[in-house]
Amino acid sequence: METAIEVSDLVIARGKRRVLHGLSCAIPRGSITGLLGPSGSGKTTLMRAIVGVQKVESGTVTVFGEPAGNAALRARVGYLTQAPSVYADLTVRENARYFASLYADATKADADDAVEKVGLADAAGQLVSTLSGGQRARASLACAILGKPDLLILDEPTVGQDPVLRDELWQHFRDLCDAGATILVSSHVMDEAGRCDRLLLIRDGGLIADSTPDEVRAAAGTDDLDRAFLNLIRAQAQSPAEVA
Ligand SMILES: Nc1ncnc2c1ncn2[C@@H]1O[C@H](COP(=O)(O)OP(=O)(O)OP(=O)(O)O)[C@@H](O)[C@H]1O
Repeated sequence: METAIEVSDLVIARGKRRVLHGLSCAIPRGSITGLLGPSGSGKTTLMRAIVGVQKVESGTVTVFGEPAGNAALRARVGYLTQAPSVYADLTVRENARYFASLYADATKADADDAVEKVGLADAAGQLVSTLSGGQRARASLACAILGKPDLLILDEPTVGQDPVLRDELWQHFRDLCDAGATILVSSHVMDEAGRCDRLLLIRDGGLIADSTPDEVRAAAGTDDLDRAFLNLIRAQAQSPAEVA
């Protein structure tokens, strides 16, 4: 399968601390890859490096054959940050239309369509400052997807959403992927991990699994992904060299 993202020997320090320690992985095109790991393990840092907004100490990150952050990639990569990044003094619709105006190919209709896709059609005319936390996160998601990016980097996109909305959002991610997009999504929710094509599990800035959900279950000897990750993390903590 064609590779969308190639990460090679990536070393990153944040503040005085080294956060990623020579991490390497390849993310296939047209797939949903889940990025999992304990809080503080380096998921956001890796995503920032892929988007090209993170200072890198050594190693390389290539996206669609270009160095991460290259100007040629800007319209092709959508990034949903963990903290919603929309304007509080604009309505949901105004935010989406403003972000659409920054893309050469995105129209007002694309903006309105994205607002509907994230389940905010009824709140489209509402100021972002008056939205609930979950609604605000979805407004931010609408702005990340409206440019129909080839690569979507989603940092915990379903936090604060109810189960019905989470299911709808995941169906939408799958539709985007079926239409050719590559998606990298971080999550702490294991039923979401089971909906990914591949999983990357990082702990303390190193990769401890890079495989399919079924392979992760088989390697850990349990059908329960929650338990599987705990098993892998504990096995790695006991004998770091033996877990790939
Ligand atoms: N701006 C910063 N300055 C210094 N250290 C930072 C900064 N941002 C993050 N870190 C540290 O880098 C490490 C990795 O953080 P990162 O945000 O990548 O983790 P994460 O896996 O995304 O966590 P979470 O699941 O809680 O979002 C953590 O130890 C964090 O404290």
